[in-house]
Amino acid sequence: MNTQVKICGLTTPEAAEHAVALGASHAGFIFFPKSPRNIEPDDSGRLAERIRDRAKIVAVTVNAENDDLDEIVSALDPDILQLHGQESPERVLSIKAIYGLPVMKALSIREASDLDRIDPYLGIVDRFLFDAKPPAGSELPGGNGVSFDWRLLEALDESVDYMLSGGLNATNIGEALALTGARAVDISSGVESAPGVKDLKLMDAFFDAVRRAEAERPRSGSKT
Ligand SMILES: O=C(O)c1ccccc1NCC(=O)[C@H](O)[C@H](O)COP(=O)(O)O
Repeated sequence: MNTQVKICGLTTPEAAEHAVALGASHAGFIFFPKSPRNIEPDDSGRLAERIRDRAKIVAVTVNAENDDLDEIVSALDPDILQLHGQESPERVLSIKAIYGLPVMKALSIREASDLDRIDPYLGIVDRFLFDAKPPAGSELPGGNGVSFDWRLLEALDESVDYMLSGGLNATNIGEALALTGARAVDISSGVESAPGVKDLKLMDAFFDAVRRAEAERPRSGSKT
């Protein structure tokens, strides 16, 4: 499989093992108490041990303070920090200096002007994650199962490395890949039977759909 797939919001050994067996490149753990996918740092560390070296371990945090990041990094030992709040470029630089880890910065997209927010982070973040803006009333910055208009990414400079995220599922991933040419995708609620409950059959269907899309539109290879 050429496309990198991050399965986000893992909380059980069954789901984590199944994700890597299917070929997930990244496994995401959510540290946000209001999320149905929230996991305690010590639990995340035990879970990650089962899949470490088979997938990159991603810690997802939202405007976290250093005390919380210290605890998460020490318990999980992540390969990547995903910053899913309003972390400024200066804050990203500080986090990178403290922890020495690659940072994936989430930016929420709804309209063309949202892509202007990329520029201040260029050369600072290692990768972007483009997610949809949360619907009105949602308390979650991510994991809302809503998509943005993928055609907005037509204006993106090819050198920008990103993961496509937001409302992806087995039904729409073919179109999403065809429109964007994304080399990396992220999914959470599209492989859940209820909020926070990963469904192994939905995971199977998602990976099948990615593989089908690749077979229909072969690509020359992955950039990262
Ligand atoms: O998933 C959450 O509950 C969550 C909570 C707080 C911050 C980020 C969160 N998720 C981050 C992700 O990377 C999700 O996979 C991404 O938002 C896509 O979710 P979905 O639209 O459900 O596929």
